[in-house]
Amino acid sequence: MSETTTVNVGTRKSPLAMAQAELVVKALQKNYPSINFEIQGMTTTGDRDQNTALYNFGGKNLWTSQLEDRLRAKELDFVVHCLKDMPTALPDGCVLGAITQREDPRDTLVIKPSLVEQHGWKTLADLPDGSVIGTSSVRRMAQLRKRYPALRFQDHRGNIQTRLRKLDEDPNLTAIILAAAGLQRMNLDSHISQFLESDNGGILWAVGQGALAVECRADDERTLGILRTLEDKQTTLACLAERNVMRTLEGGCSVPIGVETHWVDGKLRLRATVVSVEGTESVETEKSEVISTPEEAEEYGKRVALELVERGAGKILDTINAVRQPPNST
Ligand SMILES: NCc1[nH]cc(CCC(=O)O)c1CC(=O)O
Repeated sequence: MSETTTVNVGTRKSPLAMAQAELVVKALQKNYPSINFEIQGMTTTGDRDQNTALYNFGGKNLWTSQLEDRLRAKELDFVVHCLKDMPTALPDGCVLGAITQREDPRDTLVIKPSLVEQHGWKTLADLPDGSVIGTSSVRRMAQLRKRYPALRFQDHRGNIQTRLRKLDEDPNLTAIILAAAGLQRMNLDSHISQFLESDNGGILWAVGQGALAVECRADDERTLGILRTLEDKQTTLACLAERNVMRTLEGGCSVPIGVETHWVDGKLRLRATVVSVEGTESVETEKSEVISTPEEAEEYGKRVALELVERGAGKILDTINAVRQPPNST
């Protein structure tokens, strides 16, 4: 019998996803030098379908469900995802085996290089009225519309490299919004013009943004044991709280919920906002509490969400959900 065990690692096939899987494998390889980790990249529906509106897919998660099918079929032992792309409810038999240490969770503004050169623009505030921002995220659009009603928006898809190329080539575009984490993991952070946050005229980030999640079968004790060595406690507690804000509001990845979490003096500060698609209505809240366990983190997220509801988030979300088409209805 062979001494080496092979562990099959699944991920999407985009350059970012492959780089992320390699980061996770590299960390595990240190702890488990005799295991042979084999990365298998897979093109998912989300990668293939760049045209259908992202929210028109109903129950099935575009980026994760095909990988989860292969996980449950035991063709894969674990799957590396961006936590941000994972639904708050995992399929039966699948669990989060670990959430690793978070990269910078903020969104960033990337201004077209030729415009930076020409005008010296660096921030959202520098952009003239009518500037066109490329993004397909309703969360980013809604928050930006609220703060900068004179900006305009254009649908913008593709992997990071494609998006940067389209920014260069499309004469209509002034700038795009990308997560800092993806750019940093690909060594493309030199493109960043401004890191966005609620305190600098920017926006709040997406639930789970910047963190990697490793998913495995709930009954696979061996893999769970291996993955436990990857876990970052502060990231995990912050992300569990963020995810329960989302879960309680029953928003998928396509609703305009923004969050920010920071550990300040031993407490977890959680800011959250819900903004209408047009940016005309919004509610927000902020709390700061000592959080020590996953249960406390989830309960905390739930309370923050209920406070948003008390302030009117339910009405904003109902309006958004009412105009959505069910899948395959057209
Ligand atoms: N939906 C695409 C996606 N999913 C996760 C990231 C960024 C990396 C991360 O959050 O870990 C991105 C790209 C982006 O939003 O710019």
